Amino acid sequence: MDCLLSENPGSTSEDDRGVDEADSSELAPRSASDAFEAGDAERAVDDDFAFNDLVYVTIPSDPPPGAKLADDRDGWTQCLLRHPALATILSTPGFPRRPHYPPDVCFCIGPSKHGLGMFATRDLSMGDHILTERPLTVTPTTIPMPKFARCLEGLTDEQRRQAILDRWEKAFLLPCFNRLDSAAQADFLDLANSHAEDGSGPILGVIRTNGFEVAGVVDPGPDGEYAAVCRIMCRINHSCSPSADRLFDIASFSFQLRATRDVKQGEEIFVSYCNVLETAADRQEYLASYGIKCTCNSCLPDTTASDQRRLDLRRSIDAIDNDYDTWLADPLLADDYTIKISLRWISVIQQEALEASDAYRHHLHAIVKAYVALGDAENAVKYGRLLGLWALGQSGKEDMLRKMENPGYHRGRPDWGIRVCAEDEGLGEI
Ligand SMILES: C[S@@+](CC[C@H](N)C(=O)[O-])C[C@H]1O[C@@H](n2cnc3c(N)ncnc32)[C@H](O)[C@@H]1O
Repeated sequence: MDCLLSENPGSTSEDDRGVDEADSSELAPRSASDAFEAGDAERAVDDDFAFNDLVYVTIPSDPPPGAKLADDRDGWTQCLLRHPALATILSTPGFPRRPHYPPDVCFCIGPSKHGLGMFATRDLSMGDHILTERPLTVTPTTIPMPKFARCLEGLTDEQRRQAILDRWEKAFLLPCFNRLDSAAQADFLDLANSHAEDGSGPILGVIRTNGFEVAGVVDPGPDGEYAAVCRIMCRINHSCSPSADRLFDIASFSFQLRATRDVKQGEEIFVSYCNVLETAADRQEYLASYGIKCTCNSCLPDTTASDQRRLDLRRSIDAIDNDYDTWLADPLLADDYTIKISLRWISVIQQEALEASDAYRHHLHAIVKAYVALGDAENAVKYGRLLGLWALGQSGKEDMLRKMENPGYHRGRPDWGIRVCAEDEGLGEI
């Protein structure tokens, strides 16, 4: 999914620089399993915690004694966090806010081509709010244990990898998992696990299969990201032409799922676990680490045409500003010069079902900007509305949509009518 757990031995050895030799010789194991059995290893856990500044915390707050997660609509999340991420959460304006829920239940979870999946139970429109959910757990995506890494000198790469995975599972993830009540633990372990055979423990396996990025909750440095596991949202399968997107709101500590294009009743709802504008081969390479061999339309051979469209789409974004400036500077170019270019790209986006991608936003914006320059409020509102719905799907906020639906907003922009003015001065008739 969005985030991939990596043991990151590079960063552990780099972090080791501050560890004195006595630590490493005391803790040096004779085999991988020794690392867990030796009493010294227990002390290393404390050292690791101190060094890495990791804390177990329930967000937004500890539930009352005996409270069951399943009985509470808002729920709470068991987190393993470093202090910078925790500080970000606690200082977010509005935190802790109640999650904002959709008006109705418009999906069900059921059998799909890829195990379980999510299906629309009514027609959905772009921007529709499908689900809000607080995660069961939030944990770091990389394994930070510099002192422990010192214990592993002399082991083979495979032994070292296995020792690190075991240690992360038992000493770090298990205490977080144990803070869930028994029904929530069962729900967690019931999620898909495509890492059951690769040495990951059961908790790590579920996180690696299901964990997705918690936008905005991050520590400084390259390995500062976190992975969230949700009971329902993790049932959504991947497509390279997705129909929904997740967004994370720190203040309510919840994910929202929104439709990124229209979806028919009964259709499966997909999100993308990878960058959809990459080529099929690059996407497949990325998805392989999640045990996925994608068979969506754009991944089925021959992928040449789809790859080329996606590559051209990426490039088209870079050309937008230049095309606009050229058009403004050249009154001989047709009024709809940039509009036609972006409409062509939008038909490519629709052909590839990439409405969730950034390319859609860029081209909708280019069209609105051109209509504003032409002083055409009706069309600025028409395409602005789509742009507002796109933003709603990505942010859960309606402010952009409200602005774009208001002709007065477009008329009040400094670039309103600037292309018309050029024509009024006679330049358009040259
Ligand atoms: C987050 S889970 C999605 C829900 C899962 N299908 C279930 O039954 O719980 C991710 C797993 O679903 C499967 N999966 C998701 N999307 C897929 C796809 N496009 N093609 C093949 N398998 C997919 C893979 O087994 C993957 O490891």
